[in-house]
Amino acid sequence: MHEPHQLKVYKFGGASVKDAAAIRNLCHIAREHAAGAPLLIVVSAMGKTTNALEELYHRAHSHLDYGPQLHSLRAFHYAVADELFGPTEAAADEALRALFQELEDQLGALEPGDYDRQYDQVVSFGELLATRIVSRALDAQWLDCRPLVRTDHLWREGRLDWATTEQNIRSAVPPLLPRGPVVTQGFLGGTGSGQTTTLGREGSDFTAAIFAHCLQASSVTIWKDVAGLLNADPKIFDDTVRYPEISYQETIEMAYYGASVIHPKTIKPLAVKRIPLLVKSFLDPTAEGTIIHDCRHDSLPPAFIRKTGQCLVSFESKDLTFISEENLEVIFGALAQVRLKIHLMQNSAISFSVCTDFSAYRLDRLLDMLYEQFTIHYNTGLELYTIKNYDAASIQRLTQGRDLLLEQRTRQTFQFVSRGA
Ligand SMILES: Nc1ncnc2c1ncn2[C@@H]1O[C@H](COP(=O)(O)OP(=O)(O)O)[C@@H](O)[C@H]1O
Ligand SMILES: N[C@@H](CC(=O)OP(=O)(O)O)C(=O)O
Repeated sequence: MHEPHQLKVYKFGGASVKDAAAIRNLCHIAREHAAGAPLLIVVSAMGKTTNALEELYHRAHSHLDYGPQLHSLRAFHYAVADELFGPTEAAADEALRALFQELEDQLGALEPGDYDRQYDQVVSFGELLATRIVSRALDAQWLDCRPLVRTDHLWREGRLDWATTEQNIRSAVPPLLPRGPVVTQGFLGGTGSGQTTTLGREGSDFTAAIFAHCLQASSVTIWKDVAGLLNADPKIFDDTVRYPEISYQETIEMAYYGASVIHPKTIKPLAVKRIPLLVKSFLDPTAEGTIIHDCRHDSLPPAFIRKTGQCLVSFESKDLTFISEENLEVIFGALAQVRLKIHLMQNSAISFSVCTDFSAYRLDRLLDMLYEQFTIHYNTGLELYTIKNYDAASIQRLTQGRDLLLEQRTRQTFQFVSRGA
């Protein structure tokens, strides 16, 4: 039997399984690059399937016609299966057929309200479908992660029960590994009563870290469409540079501030077990990429991060009383209750401002809870920029010509909120 510490965990996200050619490339990488080590592969939904499922769910829940959306989701998955296995084999694929039947049944049986719980039951099909197709293409074992990755009932953002998850994974996975690669779903979990949960959008990186942590893997590789971890998103910024190596600490901060290449929860489970995280390009798998591990840096080039869709909310006391700890307790309590996360905050004598993601629904609930106690103003359509390891030139480069609504700096980090371009 293989020693568990030789285990490699690979994570393939939406872009790396977006069509049949991408899945063939995944199979090639799994065969060539794992070098015979036991391999656990975590797979996300194909391409933009999660967005499509969100729309489908929203329509079904709102009693709108969702037939065309369901049809195109089915057609897309079957077209990929046709191309990989041939039309006859794809049409006869029991697992795919059963999943689409189950999805159709779920959509037909939606109940009013209970939005977040039912969201998880529907949106989770993206990963279930993708892993069925990938495991078949790779002739690998398909593993349902939901009975293993135990969460609470916080729908759409399930919180992990680490002790139970570790116990489950450690008993279920090692016996499978000697038989060949195992393919499982990212992003999904399950409650003790067997209901499906999701771990938060883009949470598949976190799933890879959960399995690696529980099994003391030798490394995790997340295969992306970029050359590694760069100092900025190349889709937004010019002249990006790749970090050949970077510490867990630097990476966790970049992810926290919004570098969408890695889900922020991914780093801690790996850091505590000193498991290196490799970010590599599925387009150029032999290229070096980035290794994230325990290391020190004398200096790093500034990293630029942009978060769009932000909203700045300011609370003012109505009677000129100072913003006190008691007031803050009320504001924080309400933000937590409506599940708005603070990305930046600042206070003055009688006013307190927070920058959060914009959600009309959550903001309305927040206003309802607090309008009697505070005068509340808000701006939407904003962007939050962060420069880590900034210098004067990088601040100049980013702030020039922008209308700054709020700015803040610490020794290492410069942040500002500005109106969207
Ligand atoms: N600092 C960064 N370094 C590299 N890529 C980044 C960075 N910040 C954002 N990105 C973006 O992350 C994308 C890859 O992440 P993502 O689309 O979530 O992959 P997947 O869906 O395969 O998990 C890249 O195409 C790039 O546009
Ligand atoms: N499919 C989920 C989970 C995920 O992590 O996806 P990706 O690895 O493609 O970012 C989402 O889109 O949110």
